[in-house]
Amino acid sequence: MFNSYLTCTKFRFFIWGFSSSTATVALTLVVFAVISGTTLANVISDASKLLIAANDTTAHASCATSSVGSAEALVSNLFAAINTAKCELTNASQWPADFADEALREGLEKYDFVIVGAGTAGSVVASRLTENPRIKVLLLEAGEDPPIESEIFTLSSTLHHSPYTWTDFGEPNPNCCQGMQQRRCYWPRGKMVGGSSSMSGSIFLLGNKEDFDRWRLLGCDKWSWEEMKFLYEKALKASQHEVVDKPVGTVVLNQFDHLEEHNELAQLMLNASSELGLRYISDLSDGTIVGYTDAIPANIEMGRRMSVAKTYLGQVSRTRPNLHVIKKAMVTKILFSSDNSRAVGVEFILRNRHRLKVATMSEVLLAAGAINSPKLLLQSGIGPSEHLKALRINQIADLPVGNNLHDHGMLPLILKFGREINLPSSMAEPQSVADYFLRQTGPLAASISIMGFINTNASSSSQYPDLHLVSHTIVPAGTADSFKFLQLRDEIVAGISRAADNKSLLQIYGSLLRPLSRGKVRLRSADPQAPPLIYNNYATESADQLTLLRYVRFVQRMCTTAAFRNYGLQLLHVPIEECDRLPYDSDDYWLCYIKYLYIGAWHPVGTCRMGAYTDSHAVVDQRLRVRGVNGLRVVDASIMPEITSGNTNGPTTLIAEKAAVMIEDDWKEELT
Ligand SMILES: Cc1cc2nc3c(=O)[nH]c(=O)nc-3n(C[C@H](O)[C@H](O)[C@H](O)COP(=O)(O)OP(=O)(O)OC[C@H]3O[C@@H](n4cnc5c(N)ncnc54)[C@H](O)[C@@H]3O)c2cc1C
Repeated sequence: MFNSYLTCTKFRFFIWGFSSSTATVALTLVVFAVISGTTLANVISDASKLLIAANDTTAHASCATSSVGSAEALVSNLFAAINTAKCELTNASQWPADFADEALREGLEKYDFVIVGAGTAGSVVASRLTENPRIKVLLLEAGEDPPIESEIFTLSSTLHHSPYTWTDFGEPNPNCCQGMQQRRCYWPRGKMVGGSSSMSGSIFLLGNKEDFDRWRLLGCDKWSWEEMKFLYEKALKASQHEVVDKPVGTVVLNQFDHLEEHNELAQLMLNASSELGLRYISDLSDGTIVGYTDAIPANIEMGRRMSVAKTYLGQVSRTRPNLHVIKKAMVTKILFSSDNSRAVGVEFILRNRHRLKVATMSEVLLAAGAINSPKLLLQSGIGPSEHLKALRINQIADLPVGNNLHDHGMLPLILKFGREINLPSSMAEPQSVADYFLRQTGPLAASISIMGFINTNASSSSQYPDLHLVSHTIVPAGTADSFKFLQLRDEIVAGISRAADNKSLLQIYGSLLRPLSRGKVRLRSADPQAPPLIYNNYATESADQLTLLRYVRFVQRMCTTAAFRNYGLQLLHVPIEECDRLPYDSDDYWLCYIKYLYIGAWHPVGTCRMGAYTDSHAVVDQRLRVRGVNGLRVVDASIMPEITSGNTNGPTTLIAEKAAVMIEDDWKEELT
């Protein structure tokens, strides 16, 4: 999920069909503004100025009447410097070389391990396994290297609905996403090296100590908090003690740069939360988090994304002859031995044209993410027998693949300002662009990220929060139309605009940290190219609805603090016809609101659930081996039995770290 400026306001940046049309350019600039929490009005005006200049052919004619050359040279140098810096950002050498041409020319040898998906998990596992030069790995990725908008992380929202995204929509469900276009939830994931972490908000959290205690109670006793913390420290340590002759994968963590202008909003939120008795969190990695903070660790360096794909994989792959990476390689099937007992390789389509097979001597490792890993298992005959039978897919194993789909989800609440607040300068200003490319500073390199972890259950003083408050971004007066980026239906956006009454708005999103509602992933058809069926059940369990109700009441309590009253902040009544038949502010009203506006947080997990041998809901065992077959593991976010308390990229990185250790351990004798 995007957070704050970027991460949490994600739903506002959808750019459908990012084209070069005038309207789209203007829209894009508006999106930049929303991402950064900057002044939409300023950006719209910047956008119109730029567009007028671009369309005005006389602009060039009215250039300086004469020059002896030095001024022209300076301007040309500036353009050249910016252009060089831009190219440097997308320098191919930061990503693995593509082995595809060689594979087509000479065919593929056998590998010890074939990994499907070069997202977060695939990058980490490939990197760790190939630290041992005797282990030969092939990494297959459906996408290509990330484009420049992924590098400039404040622009990554513009990757939505592009070829770099798997753009899937959930099946209609009358109980959720009713306020969205076509009444369907949106399920994007990254389709490029780095996977979803190449388009994410870059927030890197560990989760709560109790998350892993719960995993233990579910029979996963090898997955304790202590173990996760150990892996986390191992990952960080690598960066602090770089070994020059043997580079190691590592997690780069920095806080987002804040602009001076961000401080007023940060202070407002921190003051209000403090009035409600919430402490300031200075260390989000200590495993017990209740409170509010603007100190958020992210995979960022100097305004650039430093995904684990870049640091673990990109930085080492070109020095490792035992690691081959093939891009634009869409894996369509896992291949099994003649008695169906062992995975022996995979089939894939290269560059949409060439159908290839590759064999593995040890294992196939699935790291295609929580939607595509179960999809691939189902396509290959591992899944619920009735579903496979209906699609006439030869069954290899009857397992609950695709069940247990869950996500944090997000409920936007909109508040109206009684008076104006400071807004950061625009990303679209030429000065901002120059600052970013020449010095990696300014609005394009900075972002405000504020988050709160609260325990909405008043009867409990536990440090185990049940709600994550994210986003906290301002929608300046007159720009409520930008809520279209939430993919809300037109009449709802128009209603927000009317209710805003030309005042600036503050939006806050609440995410369930421990949702109980579960959906599932299934196949639409036996054709591997067909998009999956995603049955989302956001907040259909009444316990989830009650937590969200308590979140609404919490934000209402925030409105009573001196900090909020000072800005005249009040909840906006969003007109929704069905809900407005109920008394406003009653519990029933808010339950109706939840049905319309509780939407995805893009943190899918759980679809290849890990569990004990006795757990009939488990797809993989504690060593991540798919039950009932040999030579096959799932090593990504799908294995989480329950989602962790916070953004999921950090835990997925650590799952992959642990997977690599277990795989090496299991093959120690054969591979030494
Ligand atoms: C827009 C967005 C914002 C997010 N923001 C944050 C955030 O700020 N912080 C955070 O912690 N988490 C965030 N997340 C979630 C986080 O990115 C994921 O939890 C994490 O990336 C999951 O890692 P993974 O390896 O399981 O899957 P992914 O990273 O999605 O990787 C899967 C990879 O497999 C490839 N693949 C899929 N199918 C095939 C196939 N058949 N053949 C070959 N390759 C295939 C995909 O192209 C992709 O590269 C965000 C997610 C999204 C979508």
